[in-house]
Amino acid sequence: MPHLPIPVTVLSGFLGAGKTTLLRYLLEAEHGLRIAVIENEFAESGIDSQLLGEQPVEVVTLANGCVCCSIHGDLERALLILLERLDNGEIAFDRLVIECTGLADPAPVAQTFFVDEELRERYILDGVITLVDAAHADIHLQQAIAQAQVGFADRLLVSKRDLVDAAQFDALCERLTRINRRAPIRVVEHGCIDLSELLDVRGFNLNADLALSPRPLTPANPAADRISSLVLRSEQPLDIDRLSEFMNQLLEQHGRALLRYKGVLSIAGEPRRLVFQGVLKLYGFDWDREWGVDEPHESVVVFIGDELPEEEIRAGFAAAAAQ
Ligand SMILES: Nc1nc2c(ncn2[C@@H]2O[C@H](COP(=O)(O)OP(=O)(O)OP(=O)(O)O)[C@@H](O)[C@H]2O)c(=O)[nH]1
Repeated sequence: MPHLPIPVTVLSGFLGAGKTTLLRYLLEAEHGLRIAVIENEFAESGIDSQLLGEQPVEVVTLANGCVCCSIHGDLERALLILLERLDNGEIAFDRLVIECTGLADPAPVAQTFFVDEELRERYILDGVITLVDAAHADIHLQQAIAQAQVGFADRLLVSKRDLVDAAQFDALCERLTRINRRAPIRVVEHGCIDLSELLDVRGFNLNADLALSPRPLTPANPAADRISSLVLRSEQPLDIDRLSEFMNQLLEQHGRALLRYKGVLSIAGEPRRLVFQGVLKLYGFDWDREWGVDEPHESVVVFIGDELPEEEIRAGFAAAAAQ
């Protein structure tokens, strides 16, 4: 019998952002879900010290039915061991959450699910969730890796909201939105969050949901962040050949700097909407439903990247318009 792929959530966030607090909530609360959690060896929470043994991969079923998997070794191996134990009935779970270390770039973890064939078949990357520590965000976001964690996310969870005032919180939300226009921002209080905010995010699906933040942004200051979002719109239909030439060139030259990108496009002579989404150099596209009769045929794309070549992207996109 074919297996349904297991949805995977990648949990990221800088040192001390509250990842373990959130995982403890997942592993202890009576939410009725069977979630397997992969924790890495660097975390120093109570859960880790209780469960980490000398084994490179330790798997334990907890009281609430969740499975905790601690790894010293590589992620791929842990993912395969979980499948093996699931298949032979030793453990049961229908979702997986992976905690990245505080200093890790979530992109390679996400890429694991696009590369290996067995992993691609059995797991499906649902979303990347990044926790941001409201009390220390100014310091953390000086680091490019902390900005990349924000830029790569499908959802942003702000922890330690209780330690800052409303003005600080608003300024942080604006900064986060400037870095990542796609990810909705939610507050998480000491790890407690409605799990629907975390699961079934479908961040990597080829759907037409761009989820762009409606937050009005003041003009960026000169010391703007390295990672930022660029949103482009066009009411002129695009020429499919020019568009693919533009995208190929962009990915060739800047693919590694493009953390995430997504678009819903109007193509000349085509009644259907074209949707595309990508991660670094890896992207996919598909025809979506037809444009509605009264719906404006507006193409919208969002790029989130590291020192985005903004003028080049603007010019390339403008040149892709059908004559
Ligand atoms: N005031 C406050 N403290 C919090 C909140 N969430 C987490 N903390 C505290 O922040 C500290 C760090 O939380 P952790 O969950 O260990 O953070 P982490 O991201 O797992 O840390 P590393 O694994 O070291 O990267 C702990 O002392 C938590 O109790 C919150 O919403 N408010």
